Amino acid sequence: MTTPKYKRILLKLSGEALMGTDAYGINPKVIGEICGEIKAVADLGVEIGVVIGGGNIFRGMAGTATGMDRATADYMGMLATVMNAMALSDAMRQCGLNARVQSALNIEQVVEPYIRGKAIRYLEEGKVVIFGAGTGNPFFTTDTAAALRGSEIGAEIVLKATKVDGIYTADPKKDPAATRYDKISFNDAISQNLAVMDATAFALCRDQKLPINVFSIFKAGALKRVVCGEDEGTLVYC
Ligand SMILES: Nc1ncnc2c1ncn2[C@@H]1O[C@H](COP(=O)(O)OP(=O)(O)OP(=O)(O)O)[C@@H](O)[C@H]1O
Ligand SMILES: O=c1ccn([C@@H]2O[C@H](COP(=O)(O)O)[C@@H](O)[C@H]2O)c(=O)[nH]1
Repeated sequence: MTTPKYKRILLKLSGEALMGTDAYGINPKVIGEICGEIKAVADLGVEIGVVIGGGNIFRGMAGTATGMDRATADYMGMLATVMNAMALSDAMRQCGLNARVQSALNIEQVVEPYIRGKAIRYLEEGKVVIFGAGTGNPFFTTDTAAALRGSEIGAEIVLKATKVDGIYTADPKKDPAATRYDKISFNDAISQNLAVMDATAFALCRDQKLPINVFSIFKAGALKRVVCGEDEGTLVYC
């Protein structure tokens, strides 16, 4: 039997990854496959909190490009993450996982509000908890929400599941000569402005001594390999 290295994790799922090859929104096949990857880890007895992004639906910075007020655009971005959280929860139900959505913004007819103690109880009961609406504050990102919720629930690691297979010397989508780090310290990631994750998220995890592993959500079995302590993606350490 495979032994997990971590008892409790915070998984940051890319919103954009949910699009698959579509131009926008949520691709049902892709979200189903992602749930399969998560179930493989839940079946090991690992407690899983999830923060989901919103880039497949709305990004605050894109709104401001058209002249929209930044805070208004950011609230729209947070609402987009709630839609993704609801879609993910339903896809989890369809693959046999028991999930709960908690939102940092109060929309109680739709999803539960974020209550830390209740989230921890759900985790102890073996339920996956999906944290929607990011931090609940404009001018932040869901990466920072992952660092925050990961710290709050006592996760042992933040796993950033994204479209690239780790952290590179430069954005690999723009610079084909970029090379991947197996591991990198928080201080180096911050000082080199590596834009795979925002500096606020890196700094919070560093201060809380909460490691991060960045890996590709499109690589089959990668999530399970990271959880089992195998060499996958890039580890960010103190
Ligand atoms: N040094 C780097 N190493 C790896 N990726 C990088 C780097 N610099 C920039 N990137 C880009 O960062 C992206 C991941 O971060 P981004 O915030 O865009 O996505 P996400 O958090 O996965 O998605 P979403 O915001 O939709 O939830 C990668 O797809 C990659 O193109
Ligand atoms: O704490 C938060 C989290 C997110 N936002 C806004 O939502 C979008 C989508 O989140 P991504 O992390 O980019 O996927 C983000 O661009 C912000 O506009 C926020 O304001 N506060």
